[in-house]
Amino acid sequence: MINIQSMSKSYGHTQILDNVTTEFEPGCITGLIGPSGAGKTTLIKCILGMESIDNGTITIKDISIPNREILRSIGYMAQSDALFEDLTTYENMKFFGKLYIGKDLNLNHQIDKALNMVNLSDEANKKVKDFSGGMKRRLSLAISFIQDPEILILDEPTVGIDPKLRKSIWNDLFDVRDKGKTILVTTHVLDEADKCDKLLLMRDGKIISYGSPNEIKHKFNADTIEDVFLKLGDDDDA
Ligand SMILES: Nc1ncnc2c1ncn2[C@@H]1O[C@H](COP(=O)(O)OP(=O)(O)OP(=O)(O)O)[C@@H](O)[C@H]1O
Repeated sequence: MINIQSMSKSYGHTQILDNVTTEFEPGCITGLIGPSGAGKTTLIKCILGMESIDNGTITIKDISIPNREILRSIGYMAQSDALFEDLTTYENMKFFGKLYIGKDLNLNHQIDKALNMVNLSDEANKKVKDFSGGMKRRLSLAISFIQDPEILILDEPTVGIDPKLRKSIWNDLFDVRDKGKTILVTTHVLDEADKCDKLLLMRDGKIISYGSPNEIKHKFNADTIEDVFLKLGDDDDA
């Protein structure tokens, strides 16, 4: 679904991504994990075509990125919320829905479905400026679901979300995955990393390891992903 070959990216003279080659498959939740500054968000922005790349290729469904049509098949939740504070939940959803939803889907039905998923249906008429941080994250997540996209890219989606809702969001992600969607998620919550089907470990702009959580733990001789993460800080490449 998403294919990256020998891709590099610099900001000025600083190399941020170094010869990244990887693939993301449908029906799979891939977790991007690695220390702060490893290049996870930059990789996501390159996949979305928000940042240009210096070398290599990125294709989605065999189409080179950037491509405007392909963007419609991606639901994206950024690390910081980009919401209209003076509008209500419903009005925000309607604005983004009109941008992303094709004629084949019913806007109100999609809004109801997405708000229900993040437990915000009762807050549909509340203005975003009166929201807590967690509520804003949930609304951003609902917006990423709105057009029922083939690909979901979520940058730290559960920051500020309480454990009960976090569990329910992960169950929703499993459902979406089981419908054959491709999901990419960055997280620093390491028990969430264990819920992913595959993990892509990054450090200093390079891919250090790729595999299921158990394969990665085995490779690093670690009992938990947290141990893997700590070892990432001081081990040589595994
Ligand atoms: N627009 C930019 N201009 C210059 N440097 C940037 C820019 N965006 C990111 N960087 C640098 O690129 C590096 C990777 O940043 P990135 O946000 O991709 O890391 P990350 O792995 O997502 O980190 P975190 O886990 O903290 O979100 C960092 O050193 C950061 O300072």
